[in-house]
Amino acid sequence: MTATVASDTQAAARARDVWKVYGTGEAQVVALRGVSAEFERGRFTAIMGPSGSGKSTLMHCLAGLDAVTRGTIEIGDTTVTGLGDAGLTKLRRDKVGFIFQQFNLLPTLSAKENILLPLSIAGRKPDQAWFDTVIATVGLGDRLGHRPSQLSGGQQQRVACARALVSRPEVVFADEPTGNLDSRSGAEVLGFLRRSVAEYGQTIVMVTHDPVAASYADRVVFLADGQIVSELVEPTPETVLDTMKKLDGAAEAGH
Ligand SMILES: Nc1ncnc2c1ncn2[C@@H]1O[C@H](COP(=O)(O)OP(=O)(O)OP(=O)(O)O)[C@@H](O)[C@H]1O
Repeated sequence: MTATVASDTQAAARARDVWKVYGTGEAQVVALRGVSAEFERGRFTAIMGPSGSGKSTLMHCLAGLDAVTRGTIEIGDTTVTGLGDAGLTKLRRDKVGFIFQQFNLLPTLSAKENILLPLSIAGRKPDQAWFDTVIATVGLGDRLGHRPSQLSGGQQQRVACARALVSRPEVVFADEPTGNLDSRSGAEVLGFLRRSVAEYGQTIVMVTHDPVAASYADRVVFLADGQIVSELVEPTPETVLDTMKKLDGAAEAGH
C-alpha cells in the first residue's frame, strides 16, 4: 500500500525515490524505502506515522541536515543531493527555516537578537516592515528585550517561529514544535504557523504525533515502515485519528 503523492510543479520541496539506510550488516536499518513526495508552495503539510516510521529521517533529508542513501531531494529549484558542505550551509542559511521541539534559542541573547541571528550570520539586513509584521503576528512586541529564561515555553517557541520566518525561507521545517508545550500555548503556536501560510504564503512541513496539531495542516502524509502509505487533505483530528488507527491495525496484522 504505497502511495505516491501527486505531481505538482509548484513544489517548494520534493523527494524522489528517497532511500535512507543507517549502519551496515546486522546493524543495518532501512529508515526510508523509496519515498516520493511533493510539498506544495504556500501549503502546510504534516508528516505523521508510528514511532520509528521514518518521519524525522525524512524531514532531516528534505532539509539537507542528513544525506540520503539513494534518490533526490529538491528545495525550490536547488537539487540538495549532491551539494557539498559549502552548498549545504548556504542552502540551510538561505532557503530553509527550522523550528525544533526544544526551541534551541541562545540563552545569552534577547528575543530580538535570537530572531535576527540567522540573518546577521548571513550578513543580511532584515526587511523592517516584514520584521514588524512577524513580531505583531506572534504577539511578541513587548517581549523583544527579554532573554529566553524570562519567557514562557510558549513565548520561547513563538520567538523560534519568528526566527524561522523572518528570512522568508522557501520552506520552514518544524519538528514536533508543540511537543513541549501545554495545549493552550501549542494552539497559539499552531495558529501562528497556520496564519503564516494562509496570509503570507509560507510553506511549512511539520512532523507531529498529535492529531490535533496535524489538523492545522492542509494535508497530512502518513509514513509507516519507511514508506508513504496514506494521505489526507483538509484533515480533522477525527480523520487523522481514524487513519492512525487503521495504520496501527495494518501494522499489527502484518506482524
Ligand atoms: N542515526 C541513526 N542510526 C541508526 N539508526 C537510526 C538513526 N536514526 C534513526 N534510525 C532508525 O531509523 C528508523 C527511523 O527513525 P526516525 O527517527 O526517522 O523515526 P520517527 O518516525 O521520526 O520516530 P519517532 O516518532 O520515534 O521520533 C528507526 O528504526 C530508527 O531507529
